[in-house]
Amino acid sequence: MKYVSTRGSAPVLDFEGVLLAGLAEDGGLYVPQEWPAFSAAELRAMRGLSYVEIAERVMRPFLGSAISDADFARIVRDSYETFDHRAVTPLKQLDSNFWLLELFHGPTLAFKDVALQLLGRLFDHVLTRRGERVTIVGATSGDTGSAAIEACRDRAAIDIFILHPKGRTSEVQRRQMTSVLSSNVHNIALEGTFDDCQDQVKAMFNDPAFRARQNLSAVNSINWARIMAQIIYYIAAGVALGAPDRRIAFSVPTGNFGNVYAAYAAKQTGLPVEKLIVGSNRNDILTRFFRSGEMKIEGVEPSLSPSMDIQVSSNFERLLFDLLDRDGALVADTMKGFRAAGSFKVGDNQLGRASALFAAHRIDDTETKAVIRAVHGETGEILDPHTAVGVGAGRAISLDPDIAVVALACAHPAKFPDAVEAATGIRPALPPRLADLFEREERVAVLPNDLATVQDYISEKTGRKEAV
Ligand SMILES: Cc1ncc(COP(=O)(O)O)c(C=O)c1O
Ligand SMILES: N[C@@H](CCOP(=O)(O)O)C(=O)O
Repeated sequence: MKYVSTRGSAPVLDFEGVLLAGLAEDGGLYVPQEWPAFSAAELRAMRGLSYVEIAERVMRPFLGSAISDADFARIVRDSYETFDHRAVTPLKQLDSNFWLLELFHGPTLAFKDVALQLLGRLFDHVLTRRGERVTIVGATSGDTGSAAIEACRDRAAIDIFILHPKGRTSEVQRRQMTSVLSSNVHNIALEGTFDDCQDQVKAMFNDPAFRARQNLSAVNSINWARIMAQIIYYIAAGVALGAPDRRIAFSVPTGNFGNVYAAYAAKQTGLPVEKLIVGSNRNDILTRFFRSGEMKIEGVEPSLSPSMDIQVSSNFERLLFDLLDRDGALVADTMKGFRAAGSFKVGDNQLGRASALFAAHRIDDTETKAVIRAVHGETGEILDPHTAVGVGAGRAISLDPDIAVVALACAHPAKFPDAVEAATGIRPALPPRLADLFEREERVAVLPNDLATVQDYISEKTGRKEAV
């Protein structure tokens, strides 16, 4: 399996190369040169298999010869043993043909664990064999950070630096990151937004000298391995509900577009998907795009679903690459224009193709609380505010009644107790292993939104400084 950059001018790499590279050298994102394909018979044969068995089968073609079957089987098994639920990502029925796919049973209570538990082990395996050490830099609006830290803490071959927007995550999210005191873990509270954090991370990758000196790697969904691991739960849920012999749609609360892009990737590998519903909060750049064809940045506003307070959705570039018929130079031009002008527009042809698969809907904070309240009243289930955006969008988009709609439950409600309490009057409790979270010591560096300052901080901590 070979991977190409969405901007067309970075080296073509194998799986190990894209795992370690993160962002491509031309600023693009890696995608498979060709999609592996699962036939209807192969999908049917996955029914009844465990999550781990499906994960091994689906990811195998993406790996090429990078990792032996036996090593990969062990890595996958160990990754999902850390989950509290035997099914790893269980389905729960909310209504006659409406389902919740619970993705929050991992160590840090959000869907990020599904990919990052695997990624941490893949890094460890590959780096140990190569005798290398990497510096991971990541941006988080709240959930990627703690999942990445949990996956990488105390690993000898990794230093990890996570940038979060100061004061813009929930307190539980912040403490889950800053209370990890392992010597290889470094939390940075950036004075800015998540988009600023993500810009800093990309700028570090786009600085060749810094990138080489630190041996940078990524844990955000710019890293192809993140997307690969997220494809599994779409296929597992699809076949459990009867795919390919049943019509399925997914409703995905969306920020950086990684999760819904993984659903798109699952479709490219053969899973029949009728519709992908993109749920936005008040930061609705994606909903506006799918209605008009114009991607236009407006100021980001804090919302009840802070992990989705994002304007520039990294993974949209992967979809754009396909919409522009995999013309890397055109993607590079479009992204350059987007950075300079804050907007770009696709033609009717591209919008038509995108709209054939994607629908989008915005749910504001008042609606988010109404969805949490309504679902609790109807079913007794307590949704977190991000999940509520997905459920609300899934209910708002009208589809044929025989299509099973699966809404992704991306976080445990206890990560956002204030929003849940405001909606239901109930303050959800953290699981016992996190019960003392509010008593734990925190360690975090507050830094201005300035690239040189952030780079100096990282160089100081890793000891990999510029030669003078
Ligand atoms: C709980 C939760 N829901 C939804 C999202 C949005 O997912 P994505 O960024 O993959 O679009 C995030 C952040 O990634 C999140 O943490
Ligand atoms: N919502 C995310 C933002 C980063 O997304 P990623 O999927 O690219 O890691 C978060 O919780 O940090």
